[in-house]
Amino acid sequence: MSTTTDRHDVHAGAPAGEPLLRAADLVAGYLPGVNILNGCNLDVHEGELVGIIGPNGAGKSTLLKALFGLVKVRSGAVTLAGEDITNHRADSLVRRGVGFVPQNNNVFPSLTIEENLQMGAFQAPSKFTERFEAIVDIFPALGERRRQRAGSLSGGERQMVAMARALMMDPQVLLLDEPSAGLSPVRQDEAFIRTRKINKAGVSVVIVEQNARRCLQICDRAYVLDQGANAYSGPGRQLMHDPKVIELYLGTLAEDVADAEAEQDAQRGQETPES
Ligand SMILES: Nc1ncnc2c1ncn2[C@@H]1O[C@H](COP(=O)(O)OP(=O)(O)OP(=O)(O)O)[C@@H](O)[C@H]1O
Repeated sequence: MSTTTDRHDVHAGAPAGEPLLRAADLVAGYLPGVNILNGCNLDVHEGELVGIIGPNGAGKSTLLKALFGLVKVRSGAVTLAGEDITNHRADSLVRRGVGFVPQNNNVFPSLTIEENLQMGAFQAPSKFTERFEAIVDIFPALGERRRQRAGSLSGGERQMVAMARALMMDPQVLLLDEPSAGLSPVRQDEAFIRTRKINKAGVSVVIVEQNARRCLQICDRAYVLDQGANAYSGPGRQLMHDPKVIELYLGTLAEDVADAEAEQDAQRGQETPES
Protein backbone atom coordinates (compact mmCIF):
# COMPACT_ATOMS: atom_id res chain seq x y z
CA MET A 1 0.00 0.00 0.00
CA SER A 2 1.32 3.43 -0.97
CA THR A 3 1.05 6.13 1.68
CA THR A 4 2.08 9.29 -0.08
CA THR A 5 -0.09 12.20 -1.14
CA ASP A 6 1.72 12.62 -4.40
CA ARG A 7 0.48 14.27 -7.58
CA HIS A 8 1.89 11.35 -9.55
CA ASP A 9 0.38 8.56 -7.44
CA VAL A 10 -3.20 8.85 -8.51
CA HIS A 11 -4.56 6.27 -6.02
CA ALA A 12 -2.24 7.02 -3.08
CA GLY A 13 -3.06 4.93 -0.01
CA ALA A 14 -5.46 2.61 -1.85
CA PRO A 15 -5.72 -1.00 -0.67
CA ALA A 16 -4.27 -3.69 -2.90
CA GLY A 17 -6.51 -5.69 -5.22
CA GLU A 18 -9.21 -4.96 -7.72
CA PRO A 19 -11.45 -2.02 -6.85
CA LEU A 20 -15.22 -2.44 -6.62
CA LEU A 21 -15.79 0.72 -8.65
CA ARG A 22 -13.22 2.27 -10.94
CA ALA A 23 -13.20 5.39 -13.11
CA ALA A 24 -10.26 5.33 -15.47
CA ASP A 25 -9.18 8.39 -17.46
CA LEU A 26 -12.70 9.78 -17.73
CA VAL A 27 -13.30 12.59 -20.17
CA ALA A 28 -16.85 13.96 -20.00
CA GLY A 29 -18.83 17.15 -20.39
CA TYR A 30 -22.23 18.67 -21.02
CA LEU A 31 -21.73 20.80 -24.13
CA PRO A 32 -20.24 19.63 -27.42
CA GLY A 33 -16.51 20.31 -27.51
CA VAL A 34 -16.32 21.37 -23.84
CA ASN A 35 -14.83 18.80 -21.49
CA ILE A 36 -15.42 19.21 -17.76
CA LEU A 37 -13.58 16.03 -16.78
CA ASN A 38 -10.16 15.86 -18.38
CA GLY A 39 -8.96 12.36 -17.57
CA CYS A 40 -10.28 11.70 -14.05
CA ASN A 41 -9.37 8.59 -12.09
CA LEU A 42 -11.06 7.17 -9.01
CA ASP A 43 -10.99 3.78 -7.30
CA VAL A 44 -13.36 2.60 -4.58
CA HIS A 45 -12.51 -0.65 -2.84
CA GLU A 46 -15.08 -2.75 -1.06
CA GLY A 47 -16.01 -1.22 2.30
CA GLU A 48 -14.25 2.08 1.65
CA LEU A 49 -15.56 5.56 2.30
CA VAL A 50 -13.98 7.70 -0.41
CA GLY A 51 -14.22 11.49 -0.58
CA ILE A 52 -13.98 13.83 -3.55
CA ILE A 53 -13.04 17.40 -2.71
CA GLY A 54 -11.72 20.38 -4.64
CA PRO A 55 -12.52 23.98 -5.52
CA ASN A 56 -15.85 25.16 -6.93
CA GLY A 57 -16.33 24.05 -10.49
CA ALA A 58 -13.57 21.42 -10.31
CA GLY A 59 -15.95 18.80 -11.68
CA LYS A 60 -16.70 16.87 -8.48
CA SER A 61 -20.45 16.53 -9.08
CA THR A 62 -19.82 15.92 -12.76
CA LEU A 63 -17.59 12.98 -11.88
CA LEU A 64 -20.34 11.49 -9.71
CA LYS A 65 -22.90 11.97 -12.48
CA ALA A 66 -20.56 10.41 -15.03
CA LEU A 67 -20.22 7.35 -12.76
CA PHE A 68 -24.02 7.10 -12.63
CA GLY A 69 -24.67 7.50 -16.35
CA LEU A 70 -26.11 11.01 -16.01
CA VAL A 71 -23.32 12.75 -17.95
CA LYS A 72 -22.00 11.19 -21.13
CA VAL A 73 -18.50 9.75 -20.85
CA ARG A 74 -16.58 10.68 -24.01
CA SER A 75 -13.57 8.51 -23.33
CA GLY A 76 -12.21 6.39 -20.52
CA ALA A 77 -14.15 3.72 -18.67
CA VAL A 78 -16.22 3.05 -15.58
CA THR A 79 -16.12 -0.49 -14.23
CA LEU A 80 -18.02 -2.22 -11.42
CA ALA A 81 -16.30 -5.35 -10.06
CA GLY A 82 -14.29 -5.43 -13.28
CA GLU A 83 -17.30 -5.19 -15.63
CA ASP A 84 -17.68 -2.26 -17.95
CA ILE A 85 -20.62 -0.01 -16.98
CA THR A 86 -19.57 3.09 -18.92
CA ASN A 87 -22.60 5.14 -19.98
CA HIS A 88 -25.03 2.53 -18.68
CA ARG A 89 -28.43 3.95 -17.80
CA ALA A 90 -29.09 4.93 -14.21
CA ASP A 91 -31.93 2.41 -13.75
CA SER A 92 -29.71 -0.44 -14.90
CA LEU A 93 -26.94 0.76 -12.56
CA VAL A 94 -29.37 0.75 -9.63
CA ARG A 95 -30.24 -2.89 -10.43
CA ARG A 96 -26.53 -3.69 -10.49
CA GLY A 97 -25.92 -2.24 -7.06
CA VAL A 98 -25.03 1.42 -7.56
CA GLY A 99 -27.07 3.99 -5.61
CA PHE A 100 -27.04 7.76 -6.16
CA VAL A 101 -28.30 10.59 -3.95
CA PRO A 102 -28.50 13.91 -5.79
CA GLN A 103 -27.81 17.17 -4.00
CA ASN A 104 -31.20 18.79 -4.68
CA ASN A 105 -34.83 17.78 -5.16
CA ASN A 106 -34.04 14.39 -3.75
CA VAL A 107 -37.37 13.53 -2.09
CA PHE A 108 -41.01 13.49 -3.25
CA PRO A 109 -42.40 16.16 -0.91
CA SER A 110 -46.07 15.20 -1.27
CA LEU A 111 -45.38 11.56 -0.38
CA THR A 112 -44.85 10.17 3.10
CA ILE A 113 -41.47 8.86 4.26
CA GLU A 114 -42.73 5.30 3.71
CA GLU A 115 -44.00 6.11 0.21
CA ASN A 116 -40.67 7.73 -0.64
CA LEU A 117 -38.93 4.53 0.39
CA GLN A 118 -41.41 2.48 -1.66
CA MET A 119 -40.33 4.53 -4.68
CA GLY A 120 -36.75 3.51 -3.91
CA ALA A 121 -37.77 -0.15 -4.07
CA PHE A 122 -39.98 0.10 -7.16
CA GLN A 123 -37.66 -2.23 -9.09
CA ALA A 124 -37.97 -4.89 -6.36
CA PRO A 125 -41.24 -4.27 -4.45
CA SER A 126 -41.21 -7.73 -2.85
CA LYS A 127 -38.10 -6.71 -0.90
CA PHE A 128 -39.73 -3.61 0.59
CA THR A 129 -40.44 -4.93 4.08
CA GLU A 130 -37.03 -6.53 4.53
CA ARG A 131 -35.18 -3.46 3.29
CA PHE A 132 -37.37 -1.06 5.26
CA GLU A 133 -36.51 -2.94 8.45
CA ALA A 134 -32.80 -2.91 7.63
CA ILE A 135 -32.89 0.84 7.03
CA VAL A 136 -34.86 1.58 10.19
CA ASP A 137 -32.09 -0.24 12.05
CA ILE A 138 -29.69 2.41 10.74
CA PHE A 139 -32.11 5.36 10.97
CA PRO A 140 -34.78 4.60 13.64
CA ALA A 141 -36.39 8.03 13.18
CA LEU A 142 -37.63 6.99 9.74
CA GLY A 143 -39.64 4.12 11.22
CA GLU A 144 -41.19 6.30 13.90
CA ARG A 145 -42.19 8.98 11.40
CA ARG A 146 -43.02 6.76 8.44
CA ARG A 147 -46.44 8.40 7.87
CA GLN A 148 -45.09 11.97 7.85
CA ARG A 149 -44.97 13.78 4.51
CA ALA A 150 -41.42 14.36 3.29
CA GLY A 151 -42.32 17.97 2.43
CA SER A 152 -42.82 18.73 6.12
CA LEU A 153 -39.33 17.54 7.10
CA SER A 154 -36.26 19.69 7.75
CA GLY A 155 -33.44 19.82 5.20
CA GLY A 156 -31.34 17.36 7.21
CA GLU A 157 -34.26 14.96 7.62
CA ARG A 158 -35.00 15.09 3.90
CA GLN A 159 -31.39 14.24 3.24
CA MET A 160 -31.80 11.21 5.52
CA VAL A 161 -34.89 10.12 3.54
CA ALA A 162 -33.00 10.56 0.26
CA MET A 163 -30.13 8.41 1.55
CA ALA A 164 -32.57 5.80 2.84
CA ARG A 165 -34.41 5.70 -0.48
CA ALA A 166 -31.15 5.01 -2.31
CA LEU A 167 -30.42 2.23 0.21
CA MET A 168 -33.71 0.46 -0.54
CA MET A 169 -32.12 -1.45 -3.43
CA ASP A 170 -29.32 -2.63 -1.13
CA PRO A 171 -26.50 -1.03 -3.15
CA GLN A 172 -22.91 -2.19 -3.06
CA VAL A 173 -21.78 1.36 -3.54
CA LEU A 174 -23.58 4.61 -2.76
CA LEU A 175 -22.74 7.90 -4.50
CA LEU A 176 -23.56 10.97 -2.36
CA ASP A 177 -23.54 14.43 -3.91
CA GLU A 178 -22.83 17.03 -1.20
CA PRO A 179 -25.05 15.66 1.58
CA SER A 180 -24.16 18.61 3.83
CA ALA A 181 -25.14 21.31 1.29
CA GLY A 182 -27.47 23.96 2.65
CA LEU A 183 -27.46 22.60 6.22
CA SER A 184 -26.46 24.40 9.41
CA PRO A 185 -23.12 23.32 10.96
CA VAL A 186 -24.83 21.00 13.47
CA ARG A 187 -27.02 19.44 10.79
CA GLN A 188 -23.95 19.09 8.56
CA ASP A 189 -22.25 17.06 11.27
CA GLU A 190 -25.33 14.83 11.42
CA ALA A 191 -25.13 14.29 7.66
CA PHE A 192 -21.50 13.18 8.02
CA ILE A 193 -22.37 10.89 10.92
CA ARG A 194 -25.15 9.33 8.80
CA THR A 195 -22.69 8.80 5.99
CA ARG A 196 -20.36 6.96 8.35
CA LYS A 197 -23.23 4.83 9.65
CA ILE A 198 -24.15 3.77 6.13
CA ASN A 199 -20.52 2.89 5.46
CA LYS A 200 -20.23 0.98 8.73
CA ALA A 201 -23.34 -0.98 7.74
CA GLY A 202 -21.24 -2.41 4.91
CA VAL A 203 -21.95 -0.07 1.99
CA SER A 204 -19.01 1.37 0.07
CA VAL A 205 -19.52 5.11 -0.25
CA VAL A 206 -18.30 7.90 -2.53
CA ILE A 207 -19.03 11.35 -1.13
CA VAL A 208 -18.57 14.65 -2.97
CA GLU A 209 -18.20 17.51 -0.52
CA GLN A 210 -17.57 21.23 -0.40
CA ASN A 211 -16.94 20.91 3.33
CA ALA A 212 -13.50 19.49 2.63
CA ARG A 213 -12.25 19.37 6.17
CA ARG A 214 -15.19 17.41 7.56
CA CYS A 215 -15.09 15.15 4.54
CA LEU A 216 -11.40 14.34 5.06
CA GLN A 217 -12.10 13.59 8.72
CA ILE A 218 -14.56 10.81 7.94
CA CYS A 219 -13.02 9.37 4.76
CA ASP A 220 -10.72 6.40 4.43
CA ARG A 221 -9.23 8.06 1.36
CA ALA A 222 -9.97 11.11 -0.73
CA TYR A 223 -9.27 12.52 -4.16
CA VAL A 224 -8.64 16.22 -4.70
CA LEU A 225 -9.87 17.32 -8.12
CA ASP A 226 -8.80 20.51 -9.84
CA GLN A 227 -10.00 21.60 -13.28
CA GLY A 228 -11.46 18.20 -14.03
CA ALA A 229 -8.30 16.25 -13.23
CA ASN A 230 -6.73 14.51 -10.23
CA ALA A 231 -4.55 16.87 -8.20
CA TYR A 232 -3.84 14.80 -5.06
CA SER A 233 -5.08 11.71 -3.31
CA GLY A 234 -4.40 9.83 -0.12
CA PRO A 235 -5.81 8.83 3.26
CA GLY A 236 -8.19 11.54 4.51
CA ARG A 237 -6.26 12.46 7.64
CA GLN A 238 -2.99 12.51 5.73
CA LEU A 239 -4.40 14.95 3.16
CA MET A 240 -5.60 17.17 6.03
CA HIS A 241 -1.99 17.58 7.12
CA ASP A 242 -0.47 17.90 3.67
CA PRO A 243 0.81 21.50 3.43
CA LYS A 244 0.07 21.67 -0.31
CA VAL A 245 -3.52 20.57 0.18
CA ILE A 246 -3.97 22.90 3.17
CA GLU A 247 -2.61 25.87 1.26
CA LEU A 248 -4.51 25.26 -1.94
CA TYR A 249 -7.77 23.64 -0.91
CA LEU A 250 -8.43 23.81 2.81
CA GLY A 251 -7.53 27.46 3.21
CA THR A 252 -6.62 27.07 6.83
CA LEU A 253 -3.67 26.72 9.14
CA ALA A 254 -2.35 23.42 10.35
CA GLU A 255 -3.19 24.36 13.96
CA ASP A 256 -6.84 24.79 12.96
CA VAL A 257 -6.78 21.31 11.49
CA ALA A 258 -5.42 19.88 14.74
CA ASP A 259 -8.17 21.70 16.67
CA ALA A 260 -10.84 20.39 14.31
CA GLU A 261 -9.50 16.86 14.66
CA ALA A 262 -9.62 17.04 18.44
CA GLU A 263 -13.19 18.33 18.25
CA GLN A 264 -14.16 15.55 15.85
CA ASP A 265 -12.56 12.90 18.07
CA ALA A 266 -14.59 14.20 21.00
CA GLN A 267 -17.79 14.08 18.91
CA ARG A 268 -17.02 10.59 17.68
CA GLY A 269 -16.93 9.42 21.24
CA GLN A 270 -20.49 10.72 21.59
CA GLU A 271 -21.90 9.18 18.38
CA THR A 272 -25.22 7.58 19.21
CA PRO A 273 -27.89 5.90 17.07
CA GLU A 274 -30.44 8.17 15.35
CA SER A 275 -33.35 8.94 17.55
N1 LIG B 1 -25.91 20.88 -16.71
C1 LIG B 1 -24.79 21.54 -17.02
N2 LIG B 1 -24.63 22.09 -18.25
C2 LIG B 1 -23.49 22.75 -18.57
N3 LIG B 1 -22.44 22.93 -17.74
C3 LIG B 1 -22.54 22.41 -16.50
C4 LIG B 1 -23.71 21.69 -16.08
N4 LIG B 1 -23.53 21.29 -14.81
C5 LIG B 1 -22.30 21.74 -14.45
N5 LIG B 1 -21.72 22.40 -15.47
C6 LIG B 1 -20.39 23.03 -15.44
O1 LIG B 1 -19.42 22.04 -15.15
C7 LIG B 1 -18.38 22.58 -14.35
C8 LIG B 1 -18.16 21.68 -13.15
O2 LIG B 1 -19.35 21.68 -12.38
P1 LIG B 1 -19.51 20.68 -11.15
O3 LIG B 1 -20.87 20.94 -10.59
O4 LIG B 1 -19.16 19.32 -11.55
O5 LIG B 1 -18.38 21.23 -10.18
P2 LIG B 1 -18.15 20.97 -8.64
O6 LIG B 1 -16.72 20.68 -8.45
O7 LIG B 1 -19.12 19.94 -8.15
O8 LIG B 1 -18.48 22.40 -8.08
P3 LIG B 1 -19.22 22.90 -6.74
O9 LIG B 1 -18.31 22.54 -5.60
O10 LIG B 1 -19.29 24.37 -6.95
O11 LIG B 1 -20.56 22.22 -6.69
C9 LIG B 1 -18.80 23.99 -13.98
O12 LIG B 1 -18.10 24.89 -14.81
C10 LIG B 1 -20.27 24.02 -14.31
O13 LIG B 1 -20.68 25.29 -14.73
